[in-house]
Amino acid sequence: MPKLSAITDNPHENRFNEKIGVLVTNLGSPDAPNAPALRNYLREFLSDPRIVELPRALWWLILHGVILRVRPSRSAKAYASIWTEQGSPLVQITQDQCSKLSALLKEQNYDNVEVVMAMRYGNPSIKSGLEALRAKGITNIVVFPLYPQYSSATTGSTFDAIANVLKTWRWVPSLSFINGYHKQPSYVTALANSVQEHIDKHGLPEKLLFSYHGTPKRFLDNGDPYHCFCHQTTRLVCEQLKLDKDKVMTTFQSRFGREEWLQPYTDVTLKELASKGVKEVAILSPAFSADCLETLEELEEENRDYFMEAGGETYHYIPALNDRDDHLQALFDVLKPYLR
Ligand SMILES: C=CC1=C(C)c2cc3[nH]c(cc4nc(cc5[nH]c(cc1n2)c(C)c5CCC(=O)O)C(CCC(=O)O)=C4C)c(C)c3C=C
Ligand SMILES: [Fe+2]
Ligand SMILES: [Fe+2]
Repeated sequence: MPKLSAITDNPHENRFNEKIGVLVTNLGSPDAPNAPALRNYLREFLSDPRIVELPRALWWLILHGVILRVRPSRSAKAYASIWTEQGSPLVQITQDQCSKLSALLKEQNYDNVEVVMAMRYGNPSIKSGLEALRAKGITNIVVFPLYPQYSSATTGSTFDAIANVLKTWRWVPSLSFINGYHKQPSYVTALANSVQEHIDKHGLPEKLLFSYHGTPKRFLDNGDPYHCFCHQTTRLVCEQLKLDKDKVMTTFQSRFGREEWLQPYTDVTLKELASKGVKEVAILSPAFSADCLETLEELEEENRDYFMEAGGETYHYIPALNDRDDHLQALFDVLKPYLR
């Protein structure tokens, strides 16, 4: 039994209220784009058994003996190329989403709802987010991870982090957990709108790629629904836009390590398309509710170079839904049933 945290600051009658707390979460970023910050962040991230499922002792040796010696400085360079005055794009955009969601809730007369942001890894932590809600006397919490397509590595891991904090609380709150929303019609519409706006501006590309963050293929083989939910997302958007199947591909990016990941790989596909004479692609990444390292650096920069160097001529990245109004409407629609 973990040691239960004590609260002694004020009397119980003042701390109990009717409010609902929404803890909006995303993956998280390092505190700064430098090697020491990356070492801390990657240590936390890559020690998560939902992310790397190897036997713990073996993985500890690889992680501490090799990866945390080599990767932090490499990743720091990549983060430095996307860092802004406000810090990490992912954290800043998630904060903007929270502010807009909070305003939307007030506009719709949900005066009893408080929105707080937390990150699965790094800061602000899940622990600090839950404690902020507890400090407001909230005993009814909705956890809302901004991962549209469920995966054990992301949504499942967020659940673990919540449970790890709450198991140290004496007074455990009422809890709802939103485990995905890829079929939410207004989410599909927001994605379709973002693609349609691109088509209105630049015309229909020769190929439209839906590139999702990958996972080891083993996850799929062991029953993780993520791969299927990604394909379903592509299909729903294409049905809404009446896009010809031949125009569209679903691919997977951001491989890590040596084992096979979900295929087809985005980088390999882009090189193959260019070598087969495809000159123009547009690419979107619906698994990311906010632009982040994996879109701004990997898709906007690295994969663009692969395509162009292999003979491609036009490469467009369609931004994540970020704080678009239709995206906020979709998030509100997902949340609404939990606010009764
Ligand atoms: C090691 C295995 C990894 C798995 C499995 C994985 C799954 C996964 N990740 C996201 C979303 C994001 N990942 C991001 C960065 C990132 N991902 C991994 C590794 C795995 N991800 C690493 C090591 C990193 C850090 C960067 C690096 O060193 O390359 C990010 C970006 C965060 C940011 O700060 O911008 C996101 C978002 C999903 C959706 C997913 C499985 C479905
Ligand atoms: Fe990742
Ligand atoms: Fe990456």
